[in-house]
Amino acid sequence: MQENIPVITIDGPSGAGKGTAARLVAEQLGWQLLDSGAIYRVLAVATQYHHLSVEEEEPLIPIAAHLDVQFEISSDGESRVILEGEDVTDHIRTEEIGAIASKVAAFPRVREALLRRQRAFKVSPGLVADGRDMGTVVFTDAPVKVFLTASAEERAQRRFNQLKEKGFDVKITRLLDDIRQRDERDQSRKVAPLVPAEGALIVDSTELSIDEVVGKILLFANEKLT
Ligand SMILES: Nc1ncnc2c1ncn2[C@@H]1O[C@H](COP(=O)(O)OP(=O)(O)O)[C@@H](O)[C@H]1O
Ligand SMILES: Nc1ccn([C@@H]2O[C@H](COP(=O)(O)OP(=O)(O)O)[C@@H](O)[C@H]2O)c(=O)n1
Repeated sequence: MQENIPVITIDGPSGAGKGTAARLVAEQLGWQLLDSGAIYRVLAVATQYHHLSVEEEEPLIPIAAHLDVQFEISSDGESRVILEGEDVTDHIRTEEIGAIASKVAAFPRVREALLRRQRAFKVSPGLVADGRDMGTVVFTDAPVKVFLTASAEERAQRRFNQLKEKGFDVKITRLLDDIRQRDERDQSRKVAPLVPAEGALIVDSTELSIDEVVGKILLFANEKLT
């Protein structure tokens, strides 16, 4: 029964460390992982492939509903994202794509078209899902909900380090502006705005290490699941 499979949701703003924490928690528990932001990012790339404007909802709906995306693990153990047969793993991580993703994500019917695809990740023995609305919309009955945040400055610095490491040429002031704009758009949209789910554990990671964040989530999960 899919209903009995436990889910840990980790929502929060860009650069809070959701993806990193979700991956480590999933590894520790041996559970499935859903990076829901990657789906929105892939959709953003698909709009570019198909030369679609992101100002209009209607033409985006069939693209979202039939998104030809695969999440694969390559022979060296790295996870790869394949869109329409092309490897877009690095391309989806740019801030440009993040900004387009947050625009397409503001359309209610686009979100609706992606719901079933996200819920299909819920498989035994459990799922760790990260994004913006995992606890508030997609997995409302999840027994463990976390809202992970950090100051905008700290998040911009983390994103700067991360993108530099990947070889992207980026400016920290630009990243901070992008993060603030994306926060504003994600928090103020009418559908599935970024807010903590009821009963969520709020973790401010500004002054916490990755291990400390993971420790807090596992402790909370242990309390809730036993
Ligand atoms: N608590 C932390 N302290 C320092 N760096 C962190 C912390 N959590 C995550 N990071 C780093 O910040 C970057 C962004 O983390 P990520 O998990 O991609 O954030 P999100 O999924 O919330 O956008 C990554 O390079 C990650 O290694
Ligand atoms: N569950 C989700 C996940 C992402 N998104 C959107 O997709 C964008 C990119 O998500 P992401 O999780 O990859 O972004 P980062 O937190 O990694 O910067 C966000 O800014 C949101 O607008 C969403 O609306 N709902």
